[in-house]
Amino acid sequence: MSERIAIVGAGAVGAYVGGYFARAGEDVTLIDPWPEHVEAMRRDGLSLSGMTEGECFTTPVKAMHLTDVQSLARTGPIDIAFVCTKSYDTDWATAMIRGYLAPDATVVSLQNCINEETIARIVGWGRVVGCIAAKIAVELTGPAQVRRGVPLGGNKHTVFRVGEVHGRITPRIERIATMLGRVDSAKTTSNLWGERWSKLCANAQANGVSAATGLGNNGMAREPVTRWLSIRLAGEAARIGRALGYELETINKFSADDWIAATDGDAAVRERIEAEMIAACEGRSETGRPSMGQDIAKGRRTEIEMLNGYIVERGKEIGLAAPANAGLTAAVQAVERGEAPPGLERVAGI
Ligand SMILES: NC(=O)C1=CN([C@@H]2O[C@H](COP(=O)(O)OP(=O)(O)OC[C@H]3O[C@@H](n4cnc5c(N)ncnc54)[C@H](OP(=O)(O)O)[C@@H]3O)[C@@H](O)[C@H]2O)C=CC1
Ligand SMILES: CC(C)(CO)C(=O)C(=O)O
Repeated sequence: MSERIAIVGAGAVGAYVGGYFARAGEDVTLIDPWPEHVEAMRRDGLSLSGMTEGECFTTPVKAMHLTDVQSLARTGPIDIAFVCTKSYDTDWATAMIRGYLAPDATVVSLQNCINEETIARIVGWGRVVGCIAAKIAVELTGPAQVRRGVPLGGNKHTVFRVGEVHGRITPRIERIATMLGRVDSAKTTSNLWGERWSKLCANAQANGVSAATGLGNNGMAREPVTRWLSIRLAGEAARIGRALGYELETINKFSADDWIAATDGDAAVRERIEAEMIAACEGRSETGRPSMGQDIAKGRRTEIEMLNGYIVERGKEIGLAAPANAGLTAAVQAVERGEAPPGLERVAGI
């Protein structure tokens, strides 16, 4: 019998992955608090779209309102729960599903930021697995509608990186990588923490900038002010991650050393990075924006504290300042509180 899978938080990432799982015949239940979204998924199925025709399909899915989660007690325990909520919802979402987990269940953090410890506090370290989703760029555009704004990673770029907190490659992460391989390219990693911090650097350089300015991925790449800010955000984050002892992976095609050198004034490296940022616009949706840009556009809370704010806090612990990350955190918070509208002016002085 196949494992019973729960997607806890069927937003952009959860519904995208859950839709592919359902189409592949996995026994998957998508759990979400948005009533219209759940009703639409039940009634019409889930519609996914992407950059090519093959990525556009509608599939029937099992969708569950948050208020129906108690019914899982009747239908049998969950073997794999993917937590796909925003970081600030991690603890209560994990606590909610805990009571319905099989004794040897796995809880996968399929999120940005670093939430494994929060999940472990609730279900125990032995049940926790982390999964990075790199360059997936999906958006819940309406009830039961998810759009992907970047091409599939395929054999050019590995999107899903699944790892154990202890770094060993185990059958359960191999199984999870196989499942995710039906969505897009996936691999196991022995370097979960390094992957996590590297993804934090990648998100730190784009998500908050989009939230503060209102620009999408291509807008940020074409604007000199945001290009330079993005470099410094990544450079500070990479320097702190390195000092904390993480083994950093490639961050948006460049090494941690490159991001740090460009931040420190190496003009040649900076020029190479900026050229690559501009080239990356090719083949990408003009409307695509990071999840935090989507949050501001929808008037929702952002993950800024757990992203750029977290980098600032971890830097303080070891005596490294992160002024660009601190400035951006403040700018996004001002926009989030409605004190100022998004615009280039929010970040021009950082
Ligand atoms: N979008 C993207 O391209 C990418 C996002 N990520 C990361 O993935 C995570 C999810 O992001 P994303 O999918 O964009 O966010 P969304 O806001 O689209 O989805 C999160 C969903 O979780 C729901 N939710 C909140 N609390 C609970 C709960 N207790 N139980 C069940 N569902 C709950 C939310 O409902 P409600 O809206 O009602 O609060 C929402 O539908 C974030 O950490 C993000 O940074 C990573 C890679 C790419
Ligand atoms: C930058 C991106 C799209 C990478 O998948 C992401 O992680 C996000 O939007 O939060």
